[in-house]
Amino acid sequence: MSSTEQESSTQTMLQGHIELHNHLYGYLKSMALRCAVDLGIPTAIQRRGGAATISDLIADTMIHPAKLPHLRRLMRLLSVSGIFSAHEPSLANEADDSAGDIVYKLTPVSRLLVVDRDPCNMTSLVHLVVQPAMLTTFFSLDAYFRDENTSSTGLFEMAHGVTPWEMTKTDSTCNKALNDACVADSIFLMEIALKEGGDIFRGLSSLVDVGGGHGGAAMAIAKAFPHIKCTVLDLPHVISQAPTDGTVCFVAGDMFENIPPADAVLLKHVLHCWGVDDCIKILRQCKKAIPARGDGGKVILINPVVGYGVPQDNDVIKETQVLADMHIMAIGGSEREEHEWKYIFLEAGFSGYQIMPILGLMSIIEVYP
Ligand SMILES: C[S@@+](CC[C@H](N)C(=O)[O-])C[C@H]1O[C@@H](n2cnc3c(N)ncnc32)[C@H](O)[C@@H]1O
Repeated sequence: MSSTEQESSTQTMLQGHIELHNHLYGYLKSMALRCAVDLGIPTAIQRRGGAATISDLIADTMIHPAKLPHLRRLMRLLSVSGIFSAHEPSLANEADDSAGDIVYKLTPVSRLLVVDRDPCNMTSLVHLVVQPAMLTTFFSLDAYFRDENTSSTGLFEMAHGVTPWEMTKTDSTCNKALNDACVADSIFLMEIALKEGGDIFRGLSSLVDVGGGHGGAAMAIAKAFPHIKCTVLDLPHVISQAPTDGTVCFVAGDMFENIPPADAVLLKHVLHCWGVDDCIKILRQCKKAIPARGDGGKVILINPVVGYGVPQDNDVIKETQVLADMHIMAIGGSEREEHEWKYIFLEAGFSGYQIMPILGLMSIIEVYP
């Protein structure tokens, strides 16, 4: 294949990948809309004269202050979806405390969702918005925003009482569905990662894929670099169902307790499922498993870096990025910008890192001990 053909096929895949994810996470749009209505956000903005910052909304609604970062995500999603409009702060605000805060305004959509004090006001369509949530088995997102105790918990745990990983332990259908989905994602993404950034695996003689599920990523690396001894670490109920074709070695364990030694640790789509403190704990275990920087040791992350990669001026891309962020918030983690990753790496004792965008929202980050 010529380099132009190769480039255009990556572009086509990128477009497809982004649009598919936009559909996949589409359910979050109606959940977020219902949540904004239940929290009374359109009405709060109207009462502020049609413009409000996140701090204003925290003050005017029953949202717990600890939920401020989550409210930012919600408003970001609702703004790229056209429910509100987001405006950079004006210079006139610089003297007060809200300087630097984005100002949210009503749009023709959210104007229809303002409830005024007159119960007979027929211009509000707020009751229409109740419907999508009645048809889903999911709980009301607004309760999450009001409850301080769910700050370190994902929406999934709040709805089901267990984390996704605890649920896969007891529910074999869920375990199989998640493991199969991870293998499908790994086959797709590793083909691109190896094409765009395969050099990062050169020079390694061993690698451990931590939280590697059924080994989709490790098998792709072993195929491209047969001399690398690849090991997959995952929880016992995942490893017990893993295929055993001998290409990679499967080890049952807990990444918070011990990681088998190797030249490099791979973490694909793992750390964004966890909060900052847990990421630091996992990375400290990774550091113990690899040689020093001078001896070639490194951790390789494959996951989104918000604001990196694809040009940010396309509406579908922007929407998919915030939808992906909300999706991960539901699991209990978060998509992160570069400065958030940097903080985690330095806190975990690493000395540096390098980011390489590979496809759409996805990047490879090499982290050096
Ligand atoms: C989102 S999946 C990613 C799987 C794979 N890396 C991929 O990209 O397809 C997260 C994986 O982390 C595993 N996991 C969760 N907690 C773990 C723990 N404490 N120790 C090891 N693996 C864990 C899960 O079982 C799951 O396979």
